[in-house]
Amino acid sequence: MSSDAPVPSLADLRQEIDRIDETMHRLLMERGKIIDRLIAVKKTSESGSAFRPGREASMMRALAERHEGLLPLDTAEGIWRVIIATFTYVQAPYSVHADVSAGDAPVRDSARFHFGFTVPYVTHPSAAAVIEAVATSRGDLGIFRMDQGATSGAWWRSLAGPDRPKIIARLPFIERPDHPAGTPVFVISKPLADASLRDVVLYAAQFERWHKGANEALADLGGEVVASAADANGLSELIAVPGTLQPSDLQNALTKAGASLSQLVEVGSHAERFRVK
Ligand SMILES: O=C(O)C(=O)C[C@]1(C(=O)O)C=C[C@@H](O)C=C1
Repeated sequence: MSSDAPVPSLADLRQEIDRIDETMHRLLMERGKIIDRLIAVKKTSESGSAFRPGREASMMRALAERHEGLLPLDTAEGIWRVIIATFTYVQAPYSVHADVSAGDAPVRDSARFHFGFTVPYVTHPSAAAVIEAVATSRGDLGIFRMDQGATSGAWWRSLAGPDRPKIIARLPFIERPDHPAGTPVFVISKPLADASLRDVVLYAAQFERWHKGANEALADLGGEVVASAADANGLSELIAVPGTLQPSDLQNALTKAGASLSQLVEVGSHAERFRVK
C-alpha cells in the first residue's frame, strides 16, 4: 500500500474479515453438498468406510506445498485435518481406538489433531484390545504410537492374515521437527480394497536370531525397522520397505546379512512420507 493511500478503518477491516469468514463458511457448506453426492458415487454404505488415506496424503501434501503467509502451517494443517476427517465421518460414522497403555496424552493429541472432536475417541488398555475393536467394527480406525518401545508388545503380529486389520496410513502426513501433534502413529483399519497406497509396504518379520548387519542391509534397500519387540518366539520386528521391493529380495538380503528369518508377512502399506523443514 502506498503512503498516500487512505488508511482503512478498523470497521472496514472487520467488514473484510466478516466477508471472508462468511465465504469460507459457505464454501464449507458447499463442500458438504459435494460430499453428499460423493457418498452415492463411492457406494460408501456398502463398504462401511469412507477413509481414503492415499487421497488424504496427497491433499495434505498439496496444502503444505502451497502454504505461505502469516498463518502457521500447524493451523492450516489442523483445520484441514478436521475438515477431511469430519467429512469422512459424515459419510460413514467411525470411532478412533487407541492403546493408552503407555500414556493417554500424546496419542489423544494425535487423535484430536488428525480426526477432530466430532469423531469419537475410544481408549483401550492394550494393543490387542484396539485391534479386536477394529476387527469387529464396521469401519473404525485404530492408532498405534510407534515410539512406545516394547510396552505394547509385538502388536503388528496380529495384523497378519487376509481378513485381519491392516496398517493403512502413517501420521502425521506432513512430518516436521516441531509438529504440534508429531507423535508418529500408524493407523489401522479393516482391509480397504481401493484405498491404500503401496509407496511403503510394512512387514511383520519374525527372527530366531538378529544380526546388526541386517540393519545396514535394510538401509541399503531403502528400508528400516520401525518397531521391535522380543516375544516367546524370538524377535519380532515391524519393517518398512519401498513398495517396489519384492518380499523374496528382502528375505534374501536379511538372510545374507546373518539374520535368521522365520516368518515374513505383509501387514499394510502407506503413502510415501513427506517432510517439510
Ligand atoms: O475423496 C474422497 O473419497 C472423499 O471421501 C472426500 C474426502 C474429503 O473430505 O476430501 C473424505 C474422505 C477421504 O478419506 C478422502 C477425502
